[in-house]
Amino acid sequence: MSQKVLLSSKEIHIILHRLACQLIENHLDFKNTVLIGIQPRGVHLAERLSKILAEDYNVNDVNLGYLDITFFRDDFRRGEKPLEANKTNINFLVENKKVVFIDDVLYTGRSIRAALTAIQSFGRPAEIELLTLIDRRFSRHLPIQPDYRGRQVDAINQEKVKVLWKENDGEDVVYLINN
Ligand SMILES: O=P(O)(O)OC[C@H]1O[C@H](OP(=O)(O)OP(=O)(O)O)[C@H](O)[C@@H]1O
Ligand SMILES: O=c1cc[nH]c(=O)[nH]1
Repeated sequence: MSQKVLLSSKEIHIILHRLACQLIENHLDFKNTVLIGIQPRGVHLAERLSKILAEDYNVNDVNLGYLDITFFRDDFRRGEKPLEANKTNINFLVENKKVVFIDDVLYTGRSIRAALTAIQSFGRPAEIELLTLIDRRFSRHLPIQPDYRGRQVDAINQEKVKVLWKENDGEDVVYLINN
């Protein structure tokens, strides 16, 4: 196995601040906007952005929820292992709200396709946008693209992009892993 650093902690810090500013540019006071972190790993990114919005840009009380997509995936009956769902926690209405899905990596687009179905149980949003830290180029199976992207990355199929977060994994770093 070999691994290469795609983004260092310093680069991640800069990108997160840029993404927060882009969100502010489009959503101003976030009155009609809700942020939804896709479980499991989009949640760390969503929490980070929410913290940056509050602490560095004085945008407080932004609605932040977590959405589990396990049973909405098109391959959920195909695996050999029993599935373990994560927690969905959305304690506000999404009806008529501008929803921003937040995930760490966009690859085939199938997770976001599942999220589009899963969110329907919570109402009919006015619109849905997608923010992703890593956008893997040329790998989409579905017509899904990010509205906000941290970094576009070229990776071949056998490679995997892994995003690690300080609070969960001990450090902020993005690796390209070749097994
Ligand atoms: O665009 P997609 O192809 O759906 O891939 C993106 C998803 O993959 C990762 O999750 P996870 O590690 O749970 O999924 P994986 O096992 O498919 O890599 C990542 O956190 C995204 O949610
Ligand atoms: O490279 C990839 C592809 C899917 N999911 C990831 O987390 N990384």
